Amino acid sequence: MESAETPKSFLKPLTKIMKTETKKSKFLPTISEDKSTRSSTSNMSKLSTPAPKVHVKPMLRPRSKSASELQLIQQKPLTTRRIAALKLGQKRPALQEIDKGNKPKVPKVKIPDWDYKSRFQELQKEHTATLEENKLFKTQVSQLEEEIESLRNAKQYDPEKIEFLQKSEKNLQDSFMVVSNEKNSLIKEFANQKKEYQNLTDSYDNCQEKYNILLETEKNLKEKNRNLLDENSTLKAKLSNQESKFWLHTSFNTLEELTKECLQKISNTEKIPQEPALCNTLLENWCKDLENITLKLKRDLDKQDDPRRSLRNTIQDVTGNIRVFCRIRPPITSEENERQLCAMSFPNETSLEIRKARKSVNVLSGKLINLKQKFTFDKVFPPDVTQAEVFEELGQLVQSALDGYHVCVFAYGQPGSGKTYTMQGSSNDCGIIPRTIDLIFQKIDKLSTLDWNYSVTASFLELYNENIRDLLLPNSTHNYEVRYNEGHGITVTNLQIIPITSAEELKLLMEEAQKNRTVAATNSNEHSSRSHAITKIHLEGYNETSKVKYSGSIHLVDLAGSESARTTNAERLNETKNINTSLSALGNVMLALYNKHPHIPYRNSKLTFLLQSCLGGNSKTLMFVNVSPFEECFGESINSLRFASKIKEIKTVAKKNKTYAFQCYH
Ligand SMILES: Nc1ncnc2c1ncn2[C@@H]1O[C@H](COP(=O)(O)OP(=O)(O)OP(=O)(O)O)[C@@H](O)[C@H]1O
Repeated sequence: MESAETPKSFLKPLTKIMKTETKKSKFLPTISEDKSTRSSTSNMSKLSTPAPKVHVKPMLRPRSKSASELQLIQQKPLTTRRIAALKLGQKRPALQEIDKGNKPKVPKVKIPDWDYKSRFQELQKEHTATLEENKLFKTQVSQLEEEIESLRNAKQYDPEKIEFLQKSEKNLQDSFMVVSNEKNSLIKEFANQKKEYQNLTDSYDNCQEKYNILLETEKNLKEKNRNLLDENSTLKAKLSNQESKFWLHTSFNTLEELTKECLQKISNTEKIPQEPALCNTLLENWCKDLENITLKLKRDLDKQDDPRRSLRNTIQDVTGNIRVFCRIRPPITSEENERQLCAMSFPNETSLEIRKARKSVNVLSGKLINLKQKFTFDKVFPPDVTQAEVFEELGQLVQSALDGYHVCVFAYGQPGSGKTYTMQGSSNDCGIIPRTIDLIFQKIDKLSTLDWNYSVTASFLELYNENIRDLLLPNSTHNYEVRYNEGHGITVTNLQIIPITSAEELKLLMEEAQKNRTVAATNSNEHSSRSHAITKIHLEGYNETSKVKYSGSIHLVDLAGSESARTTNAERLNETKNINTSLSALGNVMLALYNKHPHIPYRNSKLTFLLQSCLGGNSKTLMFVNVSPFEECFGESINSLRFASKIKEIKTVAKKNKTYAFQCYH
């Protein structure tokens, strides 16, 4: 009988589960305590055993109600929300509570005992209802099983999770402690830093104050230096005045003595013996006396000469062995109306203020700007200064070369800024090189009266695309290499060194060399020099009386114009690159001298290698920075002026190349 067995097999595991799960979880629904369920269970056990008398009537009603209750619950799906609610301990509604108060009141129909048919039908109905009820129970039980399973899972997961969370909490607490300790130490450190910052700010303010005082002192010292330089020039003028007076005084004394002697001799004329032989002897003695007097005078002058020379060179050492002169060229007639000029002013003879004529717009602020920039040099020559005025300042350097120093004069600037004009000059107004040649020979002439004998040699070369050319042998195929020879300094292999005896001879050679120089038209100059031209005049002096020997030289350098590669036309690009490379090497040498670097990179280019002996160290250098007056050259002009300003700061102390052939001054 399947209908009688089904509730039994179904109820057994259900009761078992309900017993265990009730113990396990307080969240479980109270189904095990459900009276109706209990009654139905007992009902079913009753149904499974055949009984002659079955009193099902009082039990049938609640059973059918319990089934409908369960149906109602069954209709509600077991959602995660419900599971969550169960987990939170919310009581699941008890089955008997659902329709509390709504129980339909079925009227009781009494079946007489003898009506077996009706009673059987009633029992059948009851059985069908029980089957129905079983089905519902089964479904609910599977749901409850699911529920229990999920709760069991939740139970299994929770302790681990809680343990994990507890551990995490512990870790977090530890980290929190570490962080709060760190925070405390950071707060302390911050307070210390703040104090330190305050101290630093205070000392910065002090330094700033001191710096301002130093600036003021520097300004005053510069002013004093300028005044001293002026005083120095006045003293120099006085010195040369005194020198001439000394000469005059000496000559006057000698003449006075001679006159006295002559007068004495004239008054003694009667005593002059009549015999020619005796007369000759007397005259010879007179001549000897005169010669002795002259010798004595020369020695006196020589004694004065050496301190005078060293005094002159000391004055130059004090004013700096690298000096920078700035020269602004005027616009030539053809340029006057075509090219806009920069605004320049010359507050004094050592400074220049320059700005653009037109205001320009600052890209960042959008404001119109036109700041004037001020530069200070050893001398500034405005456009109207003549070649003669420029050369006046060079006389001392020529004297230094004759006194055994290496002297270098070079002109630096962009193409068309007036370098060649300054160095060579024009046919009707000659520049530094021809004037130097004239002065050298004038001085040699003067010095010969003091027994100085000078030998002069000259060489002319150009450095074009890093290759050396002899400007007196332009078509030569010789290989010209720069060498350093101990005792001779820097030399160039195969270069012609011409002995010179007169200024005219040297000037002719200079003109020839100038003709052979590589020139080309550039954007800035129609006859632009595309090479560095170096004229070297070597001077060897020897004093017969003192046996002193001096060996000096003058390098006169007309540099190729520095030009930005952007503004150069394509065919001249390689030339421009080489020019710029050697000029930047020159800049680096000057910078290394400026920074007193232990290694001066003379060998980085042929130009600096060639000029090694006259840049820094044992030399006196004069740099001309030539500046174009035009607005379109403003950027390049500022670059040149900045470069020259740096060079102005370099201070070196030169040594003269003096040797004694014999012991002098007996
Ligand atoms: N002080 C000056 N007075 C009159 N004219 C000058 C002066 N300086 C330069 N000039 C003229 O300006 C022009 C350019 O000068 P110069 O050739 O000397 O420039 P540069 O710097 O040697 O150029 P590059 O580097 O291209 O050889 C020439 O015509 C020159 O005569």
